[in-house]
Parts: sequence; C-alpha cells; structure tokens
Amino acid sequence: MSLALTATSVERDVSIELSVHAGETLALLGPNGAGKSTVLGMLAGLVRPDTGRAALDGDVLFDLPRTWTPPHRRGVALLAQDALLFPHLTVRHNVEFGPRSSGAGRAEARDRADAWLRRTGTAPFADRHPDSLSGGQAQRVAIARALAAEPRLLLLDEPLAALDVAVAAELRGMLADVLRDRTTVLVTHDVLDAYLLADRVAVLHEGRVVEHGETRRVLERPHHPFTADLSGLTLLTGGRTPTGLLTTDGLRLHGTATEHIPVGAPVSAVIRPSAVAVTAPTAASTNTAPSPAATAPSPGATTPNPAATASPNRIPSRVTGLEPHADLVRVRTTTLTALVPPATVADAALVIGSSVDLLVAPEDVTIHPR
Ligand SMILES: Nc1ncnc2c1ncn2[C@@H]1O[C@H](COP(=O)(O)OP(=O)(O)OP(=O)(O)O)[C@@H](O)[C@H]1O
Repeated sequence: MSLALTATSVERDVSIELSVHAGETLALLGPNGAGKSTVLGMLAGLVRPDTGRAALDGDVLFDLPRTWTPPHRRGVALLAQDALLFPHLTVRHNVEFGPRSSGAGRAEARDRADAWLRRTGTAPFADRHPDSLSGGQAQRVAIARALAAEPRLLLLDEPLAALDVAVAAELRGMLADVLRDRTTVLVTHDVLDAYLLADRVAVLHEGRVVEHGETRRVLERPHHPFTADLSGLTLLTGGRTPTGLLTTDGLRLHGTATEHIPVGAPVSAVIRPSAVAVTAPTAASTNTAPSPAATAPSPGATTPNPAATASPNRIPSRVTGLEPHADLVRVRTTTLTALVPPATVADAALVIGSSVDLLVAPEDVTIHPR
C-alpha cells in the first residue's frame, strides 16, 4: 500500500505534503510542536484537516470537504508511546482484539494472535494481565495487537520513547523485523530510530516539511539546521569558491565537494565535530586560508585525522558552551562545534569565552549543493 497525503490545518498552522511508498517506513522528525502527531492524527482519523486528501493506493481516507472515512474503516493502526492495553483482558485477549475488531472470526483471531504473540516474543506471558507487565513487554503486546489486525498502514508515535535504553534497543530490533515490507509512518525524536527503522525521513519544522529523502542522505547531508543538530553535525551555508566555500558569516574554508559545483553556487558544508581539533590561538590565526603556521597544531590539540596536520583550516573562534558527551566534551563555539577528550579541555584551560583556534582538514569539510 502506498500513501499519498496533502493536508492543511489552519488552527494548528500545519500544511503538509508527503508520500510513503508501498512497504516502506517513513520517519517523521522535528522539534516539539512541528506537527508530527498532527500528521498521524490526520491519517488515523482523529484530527480533521481543513483541506486536503489522503489515499492508500486508490482508497480515500479523506478528500475534503467531500469525503471523511471514519477511523475504524481506514485499515490504519496507531500505536502511541504508552501501550494503552485493555487492563481487564489477558495479553492473549488483548491481541485477539485486533483481528476481532477488524472482522475476523474467533478461530482465525486466535490463530493470528498466536502468530503475533510468537513473533513479538510475548507468548510466554499470554495469560497474564497488562498490570503485571513491564513497559517493554506491554509495548510488545501493543505492537502484536496492532499488527494482528493486519492494518494497511501502521502509525507509530514515539513507540520507544517511554522505555529505558536497553529495553528500547531490544524492541527496536523486533520493530525492524516486523516493519520490513510494511507501510509505516514513524514519529521519533531519536536519530537511531530513523537510521535503523526508516527507509526515508521527512523533517518537519513549524508545520512544514523542510527536507525529505532517503534516510542516510538527509541525515548525513542535512540542509536544515534542525536536521544537522539532530545528527550532531555542524552545518554551514554559503557560496562555492574554487577550493571550498565562503560562508554567509564571511568564513572562508577549504573543503571537499561531493560533486562538481560551479563557483558562486549556493552550497551547504557539513563538518563532524569529532573531526575538529581545538588549540590555543596563535598570532598567525587567520580565517581566510590555511597557512604554514597551521601545519603544526599547538600542544593539547587533538588530531583526529592525519590530514588535519597537513593543511587544516584554522578558524579563530570563541567558546560558547562546554557539554559532557559520553567520554568526550562537546565544545560549542562561535563557528564550529568540536568533540574532544576532557584532557584537551583541561590542557587548554577552556572556559566559556575562551579564544581558541579550531583546526579542520579540507577532507572533513564536506560540501554539497543547496
Ligand atoms: N488539540 C489541539 N488543538 C489545537 N492545536 C493543537 C492541538 N494539539 C496540538 N496543537 C498545535 O498543533 C501544532 C503541532 O503540534 P503537534 O502536537 O502535532 O506537534 P509534534 O511535532 O507532534 O510535537 P511533539 O514532538 O511535542 O509531540 C502545535 O502548534 C500545537 O500547539
């Protein structure tokens, strides 16, 4: 089943156009209030847009103002962050409810429930009630119940958000299995969910799709600051120069283009924080081009890439933030973000407001057309 959606809600300032190919998972990413849940609500039949059309293959979910198919006749299953199981039913009866509500007879419902109990790893507690299940177990049962109804479209609203990291990882593996070849829209804040579960992503911002496409392409070559932030990358925009780019802030960098881009054309540059070294400023600092002085990083500089010692860009900056990040420190500055060991921060005595030079190799400034 392929999905095509165009919809506008004036009250929510959401105006969306998106499509999902048959058997594909589309992840909706975006900051709070971007409109992700609204899109799911429109597809599930819980939120009525002012105008628009949605269809699963040829079947119309809505075509306003004329047609509005009620939620229970859409063949769409919505799974929320909380499992919302029926507390008075056993796990098995919860799962049987799925096929029963979509018209299956008792025996067929039992067979289908059995199959999904096994597939989701919930068979061992089939006779228990939801109040005796952990959060992860309950969510597995909710997935079994939703899929046992054989929906034509599955909607997942942050299905792993309420679970601790280890349980979420297990469930993500199970989801990757059951989502294969199933048309799904997945709302998530977690870039790992997008990488592991989604074929394509659509990034929403202020009620609009700001970028969309194949998951890796969008997340590794972002054009929108929110996408870059989500991927933990630094995004610069500017114009192509013969050897790199000139950013809108006047920073001239050497870089490596992913394809031929004419000089002057608008470009984005993506830089991984782990490719950026931090060093005390030198008198020879310049932000216009690599200089011979830049070939010898000061003591305390990290050199994550051998090329960084060859002819790095040297960028005078000021520290604006220091945040622990696993066993490293994220150093935010007025230009780029760097990810360095705590020892580097200590050696260079970095505090908010410190002047630093950032070093990044041209190979690590990836330039692509905008
Ligand atoms: N019941 C409602 N009535 C009116 N406006 C709403 C309602 N629910 C949400 N909104 C508004 O619609 C817009 C989109 O909200 P939505 O909940 O879809 O965003 P979201 O991307 O899902 O956010 P979050 O990540 O916080 O869940 C926001 O401006 C929000 O304030």
